[in-house]
Amino acid sequence: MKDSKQKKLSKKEKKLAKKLKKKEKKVEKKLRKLDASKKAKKRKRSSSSSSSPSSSSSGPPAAAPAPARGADAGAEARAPAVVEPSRESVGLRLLGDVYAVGKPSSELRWEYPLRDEVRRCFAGVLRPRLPQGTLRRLEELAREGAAWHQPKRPRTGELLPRKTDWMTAEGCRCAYRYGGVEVGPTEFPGWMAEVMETVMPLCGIRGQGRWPNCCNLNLYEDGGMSVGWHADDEELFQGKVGDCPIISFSLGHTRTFELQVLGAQGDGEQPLRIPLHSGDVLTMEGLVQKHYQHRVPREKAQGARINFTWRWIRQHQARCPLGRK
Ligand SMILES: O=C(O)CCC(=O)C(=O)O
Ligand SMILES: [Fe+2]
Repeated sequence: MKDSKQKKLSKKEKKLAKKLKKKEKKVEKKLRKLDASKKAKKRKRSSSSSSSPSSSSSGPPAAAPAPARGADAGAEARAPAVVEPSRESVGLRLLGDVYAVGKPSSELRWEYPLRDEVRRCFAGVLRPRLPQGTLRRLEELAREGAAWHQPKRPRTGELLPRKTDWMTAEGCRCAYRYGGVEVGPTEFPGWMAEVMETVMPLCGIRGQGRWPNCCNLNLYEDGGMSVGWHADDEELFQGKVGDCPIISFSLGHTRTFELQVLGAQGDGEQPLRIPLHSGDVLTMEGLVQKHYQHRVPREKAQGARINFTWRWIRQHQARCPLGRK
């Protein structure tokens, strides 16, 4: 008798909790909308009362040491405010948070120089200070082991200003097509596992079954080599329609990685600048490929830099055996 009463009560409680959660979500959504429109109005007012661009303090915190302008600051005033469903509502967990679970706070710390909750766009950086010997070994493996080549733009015959290789996990034959260039796949070589074993646990990704299934490699032989503004928004990764985690790892000479919100070009808005040193890990998470662009510009750098950009292929091409399954 007592048992069945309790059961009834807990059923009721569950129902009530569900209702409350639903209401909470509705209120949260309304608040986010209100906040976005308030911000937009405020910026409109401040930009019309002052001729110099405001150095807004409401943007995301800067990545040390370069000061970063808020990537979401100002953008709402220019473009209609974009409000994506919240991180909580879609269940997006940041890799830096997953990594930190169960770790003492004295451990390595992920920083998130881009936290654009409104657009659900995040960029994280971890500087794990790997031993010099490890860095040298991984750099040598990639330098010697990748099939570096410099693709040409088919329309102009112009060489891309970097060397590259495109690797996919066993069984995948997807090519990487961007800007009219097509790079055929090389299967992950044995040494790739060594690099991933070093980097993936730092992103909270344990077990090979969870590893990314492709990697774009870039070799910038000196500061004259670069990659221009772009988003990794190819169909393969489905980054325009859903959360798309991308993990990048740098080896060799320090270069600057820049991020800016789409539509910010040409209006004097400074991009977010993140220096990437040898051994640094950078992530782009959520909808960054939908709302932002990134680049590694030319700069006065002497030495070479190698970059690994890991992603998950979500939609295999028809030519790929995994796409026909
Ligand atoms: O070199 C980098 O850090 C960026 C590379 C990149 O954006 C890409 O491969 O899509
Ligand atoms: Fe990219």
